Amino acid sequence: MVKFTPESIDYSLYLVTGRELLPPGKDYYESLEEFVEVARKTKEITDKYGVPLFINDRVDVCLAVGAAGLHVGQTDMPVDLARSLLPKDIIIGISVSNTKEAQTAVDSGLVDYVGIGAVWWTGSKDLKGKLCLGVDGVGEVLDVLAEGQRKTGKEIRSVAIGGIHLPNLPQLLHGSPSPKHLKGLDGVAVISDIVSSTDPEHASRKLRAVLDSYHRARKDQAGLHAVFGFNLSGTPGYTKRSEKELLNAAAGLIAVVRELTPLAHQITNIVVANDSANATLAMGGSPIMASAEQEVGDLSKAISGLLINFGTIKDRAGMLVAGKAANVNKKPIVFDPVAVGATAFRRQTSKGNSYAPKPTVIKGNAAEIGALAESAEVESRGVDSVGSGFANPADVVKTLARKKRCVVALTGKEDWVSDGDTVVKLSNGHEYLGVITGSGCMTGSAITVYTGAASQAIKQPYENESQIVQGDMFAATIAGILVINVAAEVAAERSDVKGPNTFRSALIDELYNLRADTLLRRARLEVVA
Ligand SMILES: Cc1ncc(COP(=O)(O)OP(=O)(O)O)c(N)n1
Ligand SMILES: Cc1nc(C(=O)O)sc1CCOP(=O)(O)O
Repeated sequence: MVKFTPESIDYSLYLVTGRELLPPGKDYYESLEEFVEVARKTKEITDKYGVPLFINDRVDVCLAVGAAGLHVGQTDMPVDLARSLLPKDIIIGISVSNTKEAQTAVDSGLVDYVGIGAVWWTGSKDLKGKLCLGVDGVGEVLDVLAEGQRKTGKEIRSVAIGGIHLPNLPQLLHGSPSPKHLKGLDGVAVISDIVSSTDPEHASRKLRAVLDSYHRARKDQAGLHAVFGFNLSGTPGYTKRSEKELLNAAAGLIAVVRELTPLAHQITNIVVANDSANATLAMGGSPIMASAEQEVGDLSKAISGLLINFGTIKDRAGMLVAGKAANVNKKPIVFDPVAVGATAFRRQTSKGNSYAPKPTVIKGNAAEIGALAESAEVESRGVDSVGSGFANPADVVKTLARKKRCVVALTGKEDWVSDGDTVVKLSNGHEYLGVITGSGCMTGSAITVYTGAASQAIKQPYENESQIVQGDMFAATIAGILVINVAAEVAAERSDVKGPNTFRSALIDELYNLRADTLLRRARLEVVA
């Protein structure tokens, strides 16, 4: 019999049995009604394969079968009592669904691991109206554990649970590392993805492959590169780039876009759809503006990138289906959270307790970025931001990029872009951009075209199966902003431009004419952090 210690347990794939979820034709010792009998039989099998067995809730059963550990919930036997009844070497885990419960687990000093959930909605457990944590919520719990370890020296391991399936596993693994300490999950616990499968071995192997590649990447590539799940610098590992290097990488993508004609799927608003589609074509991309939930999933394999623009937010179901499919198919997602702070509906949709898509880039004005960053520093009026903006925009974008584990672009008179480490300030553009409707939305389209092209340009297979997307997403975001702003400057200088309306037409022309050397000559890019 294998002897397990808290340190020796491999938590990466934790199966929680669920007899009621077995598909037709499969049984789990249905003739054995007693929990202890089921546990005994299970223990014979887990021993054979060197897998630790944990018993849920029942200290007596745990003792009777000599299980490796006990798992308790918040309303089950208190951990101190369970600990006093069990031998010293029994591993104890507890379910936590918020930071307060995680803090209590840390403070007890008696817990070896926590089950963090529910991450997303699940049909396997009655969540009793409780809100799901989402990937951000898991990250907050992980920071409590990391802080506890920093203070006490005791490591509490962690597995997430609830609604976890193969397609959303990469987004959970890469989306949840804690914002402050970058602590990642040790593993995931699943019921239905394995138990309800007609081929549980195949289902387990698929999960295992993603988990193994994620853990390998975290071990091999320190820092944000492995945490975000996409290549920040365009090279393996993470290296900070100079202004010149970033600018060259961004300008180099102009030719890539023209060569690849990336298919930019845009679920955007009725106000700007026509201009965004024309701007996309002028840049060298190909627009598709489908939004019906019945068809957007089918498009996903063919597209280069996806834009989700909250604008008039009629197509919430389409956004969720398209976003989910883009994550599964590893396509970059640009999220433009138009007026996200303005209504509860928009705020809630952006949080998405039940499986919100993980964006690759978030692009917004000061009010929108402020709402996502939960900052009260900037006010909004409808879709616009009012006031003088953030006192320290560089810090805001960097912090939000780390929190959301994606590139963040704050657009305005000056634009600020961060990948969670480097922060770039861009100072191109023209005041006419502020007096035509949809220039910000067009920037979202441009970022979609450029991230799509950057991702499509990578021909080699994924370095690892858990990666969210390939390609240089930071440079592509910078490129998308620069092409709009530099084309706007060139357009505004034309003698035939007399005001907003002639500017709007000239902008499309100059997007069409824009060349890399113009961008390199005119771009005002400063690395500020
Ligand atoms: C890792 C892990 N999480 C949860 C459970 C059991 O869950 P359940 O008994 O349904 O819920 P709680 O009472 O713990 O909230 C488990 N066995 N392992
Ligand atoms: C057993 C359990 N505990 C949860 C918690 O939130 O503590 S969620 C859950 C069910 C997990 O099943 P599935 O993998 O099928 O979603």
